[in-house]
Amino acid sequence: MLGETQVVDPRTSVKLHKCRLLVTAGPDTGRSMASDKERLRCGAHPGNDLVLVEDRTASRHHFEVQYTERGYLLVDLNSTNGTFLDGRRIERAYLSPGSQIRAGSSVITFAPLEEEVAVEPDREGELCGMVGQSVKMRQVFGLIKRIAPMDVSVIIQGETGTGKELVSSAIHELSGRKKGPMVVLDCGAIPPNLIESELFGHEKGAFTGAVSGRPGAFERAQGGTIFLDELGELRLDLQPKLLRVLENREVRRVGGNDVIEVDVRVIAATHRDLVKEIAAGNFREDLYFRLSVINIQLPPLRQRRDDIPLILKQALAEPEVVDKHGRKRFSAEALGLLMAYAWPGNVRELMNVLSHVLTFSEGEEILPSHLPPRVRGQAREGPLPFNEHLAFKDAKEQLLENFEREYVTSVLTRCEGNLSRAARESGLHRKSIERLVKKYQLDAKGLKPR
Ligand SMILES: Nc1ncnc2c1ncn2[C@@H]1O[C@H](COP(=O)(O)OP(=O)(O)OP(=O)(O)O)[C@@H](O)[C@H]1O
Repeated sequence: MLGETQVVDPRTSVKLHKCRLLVTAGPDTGRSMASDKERLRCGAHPGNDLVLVEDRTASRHHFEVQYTERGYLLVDLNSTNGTFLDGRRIERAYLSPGSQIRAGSSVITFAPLEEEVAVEPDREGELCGMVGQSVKMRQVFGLIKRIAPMDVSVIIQGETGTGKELVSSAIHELSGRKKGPMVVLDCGAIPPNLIESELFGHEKGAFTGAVSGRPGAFERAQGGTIFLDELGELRLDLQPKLLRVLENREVRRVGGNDVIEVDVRVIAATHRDLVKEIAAGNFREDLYFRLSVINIQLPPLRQRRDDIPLILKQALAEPEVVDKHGRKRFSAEALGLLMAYAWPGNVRELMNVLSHVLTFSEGEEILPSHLPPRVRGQAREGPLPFNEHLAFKDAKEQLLENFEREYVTSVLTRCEGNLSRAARESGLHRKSIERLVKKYQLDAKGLKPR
């Protein structure tokens, strides 16, 4: 089990919080198990982590031990004869090292174990479609390989376009769940009134428009992984509902009564600093703790500029690119400009610039003149285009309007008309972007990078 949030930093290590359950009295004496899972179940059923094979008085699912922000929690699973901690019957109670748990006629001793594992930067500069030679990226690759097989929740934090979705697919691919589905849900892109039914599903007639029942993302991810993109956008009132699903591993569809058990690994991503969001009262600390057993920080592209030539080289070598555009290479000058640019939209922006360049360059060599003006550093050149014949106030208003229109058009084009992404990249509130789109009657959906 992994403890406090682990932030990736080169030459770092992750603390693995394991615990051991050892049967010290009763017919199963001597059986034990140690694991780093977030919850361990014990009972007579063979599906438990610790199986009480011989104990006829133990229930099928007797108790479980959960790792929580306050320590290890012992939870009785509605057992017939009850769960006892150090002699007292409990429903939920915190364990201490050496605690004695009684289930049926067995006594089980609890022992927490801590293990510190060094995560070395990976040697390879490539993982599941991601490339990166920088220490920061190789450190991320090393961590992904280490934690993918463990069934723990992960939070991926990084600016827009840094590859959060790619990291989550890599974790899924390298995990024991790779044969199961991977379901992606963008919490920032779904209208607030639909998010609950998208997550948990709904029954027919649950709300106007629910003409038939539909499973939610958790049900669809059964046996696999759910990727909750832009988790920081999840409404505060829905956060306890998500927490309940994570704790109980069951969902109830909107408008439904049945409880559906779900076996899903959760990976969440956000561009926000959730610790700050917690301090500001926008994000629940208990949900953050439950999800951020491992916290992967993806560095922005400007902090790993050395990866730029590598990413471009890989993209140019893609068979579809070679088929369509032939062999291409960047001139040293063009590459220099690309490496100097700030990349607010990170790798996604780099990919968009590449498709722009492939459309506009004819020969084999890509020159600075083929790059978009902002990358060439010319975006702010030239005098301000104001109308000197207008009164100051009107000239200023017109200039501002021109700026607003051009800015929003440009950011929406870069973000392929996606309002949430444009809001993130520009630092504007989504509502402000919507207001500007309306004011200038822009066709957001029709805006695509040329
Ligand atoms: N290390 C990398 N190597 C190669 N391509 C990458 C890398 N990181 C990201 N990309 C590419 O950049 C684009 C954006 O990646 P991705 O969608 O995973 O980012 P994201 O952080 O999830 O974005 P957003 O915050 O907007 O949801 C994709 O086209 C992806 O293939």
